[in-house]
Amino acid sequence: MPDLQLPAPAKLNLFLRILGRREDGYHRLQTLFQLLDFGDQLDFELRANSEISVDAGSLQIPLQENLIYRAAHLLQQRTGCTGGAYIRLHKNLPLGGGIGGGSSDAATTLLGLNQLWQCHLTLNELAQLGRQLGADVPVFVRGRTAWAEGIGEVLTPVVTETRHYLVLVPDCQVSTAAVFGDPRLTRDSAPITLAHLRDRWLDSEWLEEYSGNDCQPLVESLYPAVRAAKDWLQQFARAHLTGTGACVFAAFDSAQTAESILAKAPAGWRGLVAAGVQESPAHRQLKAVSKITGA
Ligand SMILES: C[C@@](CO)(OP(=O)(O)O)[C@H](O)COP(=O)(O)OP(=O)(O)OC[C@H]1O[C@@H](n2ccc(N)nc2=O)[C@H](O)[C@@H]1O
Ligand SMILES: Nc1ncnc2c1ncn2[C@@H]1O[C@H](COP(=O)(O)OP(=O)(O)O)[C@@H](O)[C@H]1O
Repeated sequence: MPDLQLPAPAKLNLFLRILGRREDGYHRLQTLFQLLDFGDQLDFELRANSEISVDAGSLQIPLQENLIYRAAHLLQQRTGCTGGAYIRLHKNLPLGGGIGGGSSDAATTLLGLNQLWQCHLTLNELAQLGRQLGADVPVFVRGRTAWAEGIGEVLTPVVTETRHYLVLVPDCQVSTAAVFGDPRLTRDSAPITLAHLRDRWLDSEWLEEYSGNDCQPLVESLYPAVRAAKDWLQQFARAHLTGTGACVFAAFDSAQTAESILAKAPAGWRGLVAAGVQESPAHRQLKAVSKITGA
């Protein structure tokens, strides 16, 4: 029996605007991270020594490159903690899908080991640590559906309408670095503001107006499978790319509607249905076993 079991939820980028590029090559974004109630699962077991080992199941990644291992190692280095752990990954999320599987695994590792090793880092400190592993890690550490700026790490929690998302998983992996490095990417969207939305639900009407993903035209032109998935889903509802892809999604009022459309997808296509949530399932689970420290 593991000492701790935690989910690592997926995210969608309900929209993604690219405002420009920084000198270090990173892009300035405005995006809305919607957390989902579906994801990977991580089991943690404490070790008597300081060794970190990861059983990544079918995921074929060298240990030193696995974001789970890297997160655990970083936490050890940052805190001087001498604890060790055996971590088992149950992978449900597709790789290179733009739904943040690797980043969420890293965040769940930081949250879980901070608890098990009793490091007592605050969420702010863990988010800063997570930023070293990837621009998407902080939102999973903070664990709230959020409006994001900067390179994706300046986060403001927002409340979204509860929707059920049908996410299609095209049969290709998209490299985030390759998309952001492509000279054809559009990088000049005008900034928008969330100020007028304070104290209001971020409703579908608002999202319709601002939805869209600046990576979508480029990714569709590079990956015909992404375009095919988007065109098919578009018959039923407005469909968008999440992150740099490859997944595309559309929102529905009920899980049954989303499931019934998924059932009509062409043979061999993969997809999933998940509900949007305001709080990360990892945080909910962690709160059930202890109190998360910090703001
Ligand atoms: C685009 C987004 C949107 O949510 O999602 P994904 O499609 O990867 O899920 C993210 O910002 C991705 O975050 P993440 O996958 O953690 O990125 P990182 O590992 O930090 O960076 C991968 C590469 O993407 C580029 N990158 C990433 C984020 C950003 N704001 N500007 C960039 O230019 C950098 O060239 C970097 O080398
Ligand atoms: N634990 C992990 N889970 C998934 N991908 C990982 C993990 N550790 C490292 N990676 C690497 O990160 C890459 C992108 O990860 P992933 O989070 O699945 O994509 P995206 O950011 O597009 O959602 C993968 O192709 C893989 O090489």
